[in-house]
Amino acid sequence: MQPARRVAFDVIRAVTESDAYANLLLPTRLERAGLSGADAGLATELTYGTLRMQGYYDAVIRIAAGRDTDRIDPPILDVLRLATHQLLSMRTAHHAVVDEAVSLAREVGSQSATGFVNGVLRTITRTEPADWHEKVMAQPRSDDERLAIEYSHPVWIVRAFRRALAAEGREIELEDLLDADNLAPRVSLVALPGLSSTDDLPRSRPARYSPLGVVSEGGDPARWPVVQTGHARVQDEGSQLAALALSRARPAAAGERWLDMCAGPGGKAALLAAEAAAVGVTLVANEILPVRAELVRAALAAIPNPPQVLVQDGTTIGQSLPEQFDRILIDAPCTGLGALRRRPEARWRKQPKDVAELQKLQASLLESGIDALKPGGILAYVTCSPHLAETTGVVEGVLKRQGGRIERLDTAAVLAGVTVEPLELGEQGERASGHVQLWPHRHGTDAMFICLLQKVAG
Ligand SMILES: C[S@@+](CC[C@H](N)C(=O)[O-])C[C@H]1O[C@@H](n2cnc3c(N)ncnc32)[C@H](O)[C@@H]1O
Repeated sequence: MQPARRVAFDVIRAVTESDAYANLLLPTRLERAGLSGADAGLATELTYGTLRMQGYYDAVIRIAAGRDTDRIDPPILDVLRLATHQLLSMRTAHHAVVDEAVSLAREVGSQSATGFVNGVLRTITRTEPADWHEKVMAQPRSDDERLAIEYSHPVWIVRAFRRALAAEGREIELEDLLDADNLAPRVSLVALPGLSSTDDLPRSRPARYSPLGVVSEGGDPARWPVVQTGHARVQDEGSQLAALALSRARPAAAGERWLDMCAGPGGKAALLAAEAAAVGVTLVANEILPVRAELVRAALAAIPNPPQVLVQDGTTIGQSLPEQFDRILIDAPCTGLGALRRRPEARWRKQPKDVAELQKLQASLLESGIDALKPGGILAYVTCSPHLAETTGVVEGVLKRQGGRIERLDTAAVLAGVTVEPLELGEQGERASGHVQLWPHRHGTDAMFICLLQKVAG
C-alpha cells in the first residue's frame, strides 16, 4: 500500500479507536515512515480531510451501504471513510482506491468485510460527487441540520456558531465560517520582540493584523534557524493579538508583575515574557498540569532570565496570591470550537455537556484572577471558542456577581492601536460589551474571544 495512505489510515484508526490527537500523532508517524515533502503533504491531506468531512462521508456511506454507520465495524468504517474522501474530494483513480481499500479491509476485518467494502465503494463510484451531494442533501431537514451535513459539523456546533454570529448581527456569515473550518489554516509565526524581527523570517509575508507576525509562504518553518533557537514561533495571529491586547492595553511601568494563569503549553506566555522583558516587567507563568508546566518551561527557555513557572490550580491563586499582579492573562481551558481547522477530530469529540462543565471552571478561574489582580490592574479573559456560554456568558455572570469591583475596557479600541490593518468587527454587541471576537472566515485567525477587564481602583 502507498505509504502516505498507510500513515493516514493508521492515524485515523488511532483517532477513532484510542482518542489520539491527529495533530500530535501525525508528525511522529510521518517521521517514522520517512515521509517528507509531497508524500507528507498527501498523508496530511488524507488524514485531515477524512477526519474533517467524516460527517458528510458517513451520510454518503449510509446511503451506499443501506445501513447506519453504527452498524458497520469501526475499522471497516474507517477504511470506507478514507476511500470516500479520495473518491469524492480528491478524485483519485477509482480502481486504485477500491483495490487498496479492499486489501486494508482484508487486513483489519474479516473476509466478508472485503466484499462489503468492494460493494459499497463500487456503488459510490457509480455516482458523480455532485450527484452524491444532491442525494445526501435531498431529505428535508431543518436549516441547521442541512448545514451540519453539508459542512460536516455536529448540529449543536452549527447552532452555537449561529448564535455567536447572530449576537454580532452577522448570522449571514454562518456558511462562510463552516466552510473556513474545513480549510487548512495558513501557518503564522511570531517574531518575539527583543529576540528577533519579522525580517529574520524567510519565505514569508507580513501578517495582516499582528505587528509581530508573518505568514509563511511555504517550506517547513520548524527548520528555520530563528525558529530552532526559539526566537520566533509558529503561533496563530489570533493568539498573538490576545497576548498583545494585554501587554499593550496601556504603557507598562517597570516593576509591574504579570501573571499568565493557564499557560500550558506556553505560546502566549513566551510572547508575554518577551514583551515583559523589554520593559522591565516580571512575568509569572502558571499551569495546573505538571507535564504541561514542563512544556511552558521549554517554551520560555529562550527568553533571557526566563519567568518563574508555578504548578498550581489557578482557581486558588486569588487566595494564595491576592492583589499581587498588575496584569493577568486567563487563556481559559475551553471547548476549542474556535480552532477546528487545526484539530480535525475535535468537532466529533466535544459534547454539549462539556460546555457547562467548562463554563463553571472558566468562571471560577476568572473570579480567582480578579482576586489576584491589584486595584487598577488589567485582566484579559480569552478563549479559543466563540461559544457564547464560554465567552460573554462567563464574563457577564462574573461581572454581575462582582458588583462594581470590575469593569470592562474597550478591547476593540486597544486592538485598534495594536493591529497593522483595522479589524473588521461585527455590527452590534462588541462595542457595547467591550470584547473582540475573531473569526477564521473573516480574519483568517482562530475564533479567539478577547475581553479586557479592569479592577476598580481603591
Ligand atoms: C487554552 S490552554 C492555554 C494555552 C496557552 N495560553 C498557550 O497560548 O499556549 C488552557 C490551559 O489551562 C490549563 N488549565 C486547566 N485547568 C486549569 C486550572 N484550574 N488552573 C490552571 N491551569 C489550568 C490546561 O491544562 C491548559 O494547559
